[in-house]
This record gives sequence, C-alpha cells and structure tokens, in this order.
Amino acid sequence: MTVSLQFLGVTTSSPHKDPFGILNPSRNNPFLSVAFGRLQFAESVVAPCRLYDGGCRTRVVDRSITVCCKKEVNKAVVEERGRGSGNVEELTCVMKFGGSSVGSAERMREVADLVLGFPEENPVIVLSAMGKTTNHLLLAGEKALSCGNSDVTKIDELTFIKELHLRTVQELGVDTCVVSAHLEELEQLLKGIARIKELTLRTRDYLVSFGECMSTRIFAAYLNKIGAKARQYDAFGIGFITTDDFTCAEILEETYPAVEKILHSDWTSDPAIPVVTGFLGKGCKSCVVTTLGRGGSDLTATTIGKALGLREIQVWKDVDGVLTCDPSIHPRAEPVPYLTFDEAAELAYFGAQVLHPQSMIPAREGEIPVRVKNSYNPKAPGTLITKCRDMSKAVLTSIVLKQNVTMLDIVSTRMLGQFGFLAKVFSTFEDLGISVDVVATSEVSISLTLDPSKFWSRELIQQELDHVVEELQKIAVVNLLQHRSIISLIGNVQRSSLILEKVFRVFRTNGVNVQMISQGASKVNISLIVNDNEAEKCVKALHCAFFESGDLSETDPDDGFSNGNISAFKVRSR
Ligand SMILES: Nc1ncnc2c1ncn2[C@@H]1O[C@H](COP(=O)(O)OP(=O)(O)O)[C@@H](O)[C@H]1O
Ligand SMILES: N[C@@H](CC(=O)OP(=O)(O)O)C(=O)O
Repeated sequence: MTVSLQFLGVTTSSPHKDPFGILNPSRNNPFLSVAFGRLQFAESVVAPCRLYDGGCRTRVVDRSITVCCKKEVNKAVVEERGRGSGNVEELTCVMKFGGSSVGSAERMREVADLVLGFPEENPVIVLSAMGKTTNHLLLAGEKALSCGNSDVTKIDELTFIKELHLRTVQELGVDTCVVSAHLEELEQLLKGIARIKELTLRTRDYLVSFGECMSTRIFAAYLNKIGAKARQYDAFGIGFITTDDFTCAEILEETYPAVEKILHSDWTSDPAIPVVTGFLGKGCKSCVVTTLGRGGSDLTATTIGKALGLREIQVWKDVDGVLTCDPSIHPRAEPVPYLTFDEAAELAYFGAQVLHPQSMIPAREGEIPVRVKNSYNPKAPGTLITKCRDMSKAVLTSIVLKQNVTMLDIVSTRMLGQFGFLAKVFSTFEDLGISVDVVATSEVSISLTLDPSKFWSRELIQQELDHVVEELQKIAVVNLLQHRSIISLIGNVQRSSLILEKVFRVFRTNGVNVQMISQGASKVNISLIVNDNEAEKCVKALHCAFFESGDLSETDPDDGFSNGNISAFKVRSR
C-alpha cells in the first residue's frame, strides 16, 4: 500500500511497506513521524504527529493530524486539521513579531516553533525587519548621500545587512534567491542616492521597505521548508492603501475590505499561512511604497485583525508585556496584566516605545483583544488589552517618559476677557502643521508642549520653532522652553487626588518642581512637565513609591486601593 502524507501542503509520498509505523526521513526534507495503530478501510483517527527538521533533526512541533483510510483510493491519507481538506477553518488570529524577535536564523527557527506550537490557531503572521535592519538601512542611505557611487559597496551598514540576510538564509537552509534580487536592488538604490545626492522622504520609505520585504520572504520560505505551507505578502500589494505622507503615512479606510478580500480568498482557495510585511503601505496617489512610522508593524497587525474580524491580535516582543515603566530607565519594571485600549493608546502616544501610537485604533474599532507577549518567554502571561477592565481597584498602571520636549508659555497681550485667544493660538499650530501634546490654560495664558516628532519621524527643527514663536508673538508674549520631559501617569484618574498627593510628596522629597500639569478628559492620564535632567530620577522615584514598597508606600491588599494586580497602594502618614 502507498501512504500519501500531506502536512500543510508538503507531500511526502513513501511507498512504505508498513503504513502504520514510523516514517523514515527523506534527506534534506522535513519529515513526519506518525505513530498510530492499524486502521480499517474508511476509518479515520486523530493521531499525534511530530514534524522534524530534516537537516538538524530537532523536533519542530507536535501536532494533531487526522488520518483516514480511504477504500476507494486504497490509500492512507493524512491531513492536518483543516488544511488540505475541502473543509477549511477560518483564520483565527494575528501574530506579529518585531525586529527583536526575528533578528537571526536561530530566532526565526524559534518563532516558527512558537507559531506552529499553537495547533488550534490559524494565524496571519506579520513581521518587522530583522533586528536593527531599519536603522541600518536609514544610516546606509545617509552615508550614500555623502559618498561616491563606487564607495557605496564599502558602507558598513550595507555589508552588515547583506551578511545578516545571506547568513540567515544559509543557516535556515532556504534558497538564497529569496533575498538575492532584493540585496542587488538595494545596492543599486544606494548607488542611485550616491549619484544624485538626494534622499527624499519618498526614497527613504522605499529604502527601508527592503527590511520587511526580505524578513518575510525568508520566514515564509523557512516555514515551507519545514512543511508548514506559507505564503508571503507585501502589504503594499494586498491593499494597504495609505495617505502619501511618506515616513508617517496613515492607513485609509479602503484598506480593510481590500485586505480582507485577498487574504480571505487566498486562504479559502488554497490554505497557506499568510506572512505579511509589517510597517509598509502604498500611497493612494503616488502608488509607491509608504511607511507607517517607526514601529508601524504593530499597526499593520491590528489593521489585519480588524479587516478579517479575527479573535485576537498577538504582538510578540522581547519583554514580558507592557511594563510599569521603561525597563531601560528602571530595571524593576513589572508586567501590567490588563490594560484598556484607552490606557494602551495613551501610554503609546506619550512615549512607551512598546506599542505604535496608532496601533490601538483598529483594535478598539473592531473590539479585538490585543495580547502583548514575550517571544523569548512565551509562558509569561503578557498583557491583555481590551475595551474595558475592572478599574475598581486600579490606581496607577504605568509611568511613561517622553524626553526632549519643547514647551511654550503663551500669555495674551490683551489681558482678561479676550475671546478667541485660544482659537487664534491653535489655528497657528494648525497652519504650521505642528501637533500639540499637553495643554494647560487660563483665560489669558496657555502652556503647552509640542510633539517633538510626528510619530517619531520628523524632528522639530530650530527654524520651525522660530517660525512658531514669530507667528504667536503677533498676539501674545511667548516664552520658549526646551529640554523638558513629560512624565505621564497612566491609570485611574478617578483617583487623581490620591495619585497626585503621592506624586507631589515624591517630587518634594527629590527637590523637583513641576512646571506644568494636565489631567486630560480621557480619565486615564495625568501629565507632568519637568526638566529633562531631572526626569529619569523622577520616574525611578515614582516607580518605587507606587509599585514597590518604598519610602512612601506600603503593601496592604485589603485597603481597596490596589494598583491593579501589581501592588497595593496606601499612603503612610508621616
Ligand atoms: N512601558 C514599557 N513596557 C514594555 N516595554 C517598554 C516600555 N517602555 C519602553 N519599552 C521598550 O520597548 C521595547 C519593545 O518594543 P520594540 O523594540 O518596538 O519591540 P519590537 O521590535 O519587538 O516590536 C522593549 O524592549 C523595552 O525596552
Ligand atoms: N522595522 C520598522 C517597523 C517596526 O514595526 O519595527 P519593530 O516591530 O521592530 O518595532 C521599524 O524599525 O520601525
């Protein structure tokens, strides 16, 4: 009897004498070991199955397969759940892996293991560029600007990118051709930049797109190699339509039906794990590659989640979820188990690098839970972000720092009773295309901070600042204050008195003066402005006070003021 094994599209046919034993590996191919008992014709069983990597013989994944013995074809047919059969299951979730998760061949193997380790899921995979490739591409572009055509090949970052991708392809045992054409084109592009000595935002986007285009091709090829049928997609080729704001493009509404149509119809007609480039789109007018701002793959993931109406969006990072503060500022940061979309959005907007500032919008609109997990520690529960959560015991969730912020004090020259003053000030910012972060007002004065970068890409330059001041001086006295930091306290602002009491004690103890304070209508954020050089000290001290049993707090789980699931909150009278 001939046994035909079909596993995720890879067929290993073997004229095996004993169809119900352990199958032999075929050289250089992934193989299955299937153990089950003797079957009667027309019977089927679910059998445990192990998929191995043919080269190094490491176990890749355990899965369940359905084995049926069909009388009419006189064959034992093995099918993985849903795939390869007429009865296709729906796609279930998005799994997004950032650069920190897919920085090497070893990491790609581990991520493949991780993905296939959830046999109950039919995921859409979204990948960022490998490791720090985006930074290297941007640096290579800058260097190309100032070097001659023939010197392009000597740019260290280009060499690094080539070596990383070729080494990865080689170590994973996939064909070099999956990246060779891209590497060649990348070099030609850098030579073009060197020749014309121009690097526009449009070219910059095209340049960085090579990172995601290559990582997804490598990963999809590797999945196919190990027998998990996968299909690579460039986001700009499947309907990610954006504005033409290069380096910080916004996703347009027509993206959702277009993406749904392509991914869904491909999946139903020929199921294969979709592997989609994060971060990239296609400009609606220009029809060329755009990017969604640094960290934009998170947004790609949530957009796909909403487009397909999936059950869950998983964002896999190199930390155990969203933490109580940036771990590089304070190593004792702890994972936050639950967040609302609003909290996560504020946290991201006010500078927590862990999530893209806009990524919560599609998830919130589609009401799709987002889970932030650690690809280096998959067993850690991570952070679950949902529409609402029990806030009755929550006080402070996370402390976020945004540094190098510019602050403006604007005082009306007309003094009291001047209507239209605020409107004039804000229309000036609108005309100049500058976003405002934090605002505090009285009738005749406004203090505000300017967003230092629109989604981390465009630094405000001195010339622009001078222009803002010049315009505002037509109606007010303006004081420009640079090198400030915004410390944002994300949590239950219903308890603002309690939070602020503690905050001001911490600041007083540390001799820090708060220069501006704002409690937004969002009810999840209080922002405080301090000098840049005092900011990290403040974050550490606040973290100790709120999340550790420090000088100003003690843990008492029964006091009704627990800090979520992290630690209790009680101000000790001094
Ligand atoms: N509040 C926070 N919670 C978790 N991580 C944070 C926070 N603030 C800053 N980070 C940083 O964000 C990093 C993860 O985000 P990022 O580098 O964009 O991951 P990826 O490349 O995997 O998408 C962490 O390594 C951590 O250093
Ligand atoms: N590669 C892009 C997009 C991205 O989302 O990356 P990451 O997921 O590694 O933050 C960047 O570095 O900005």
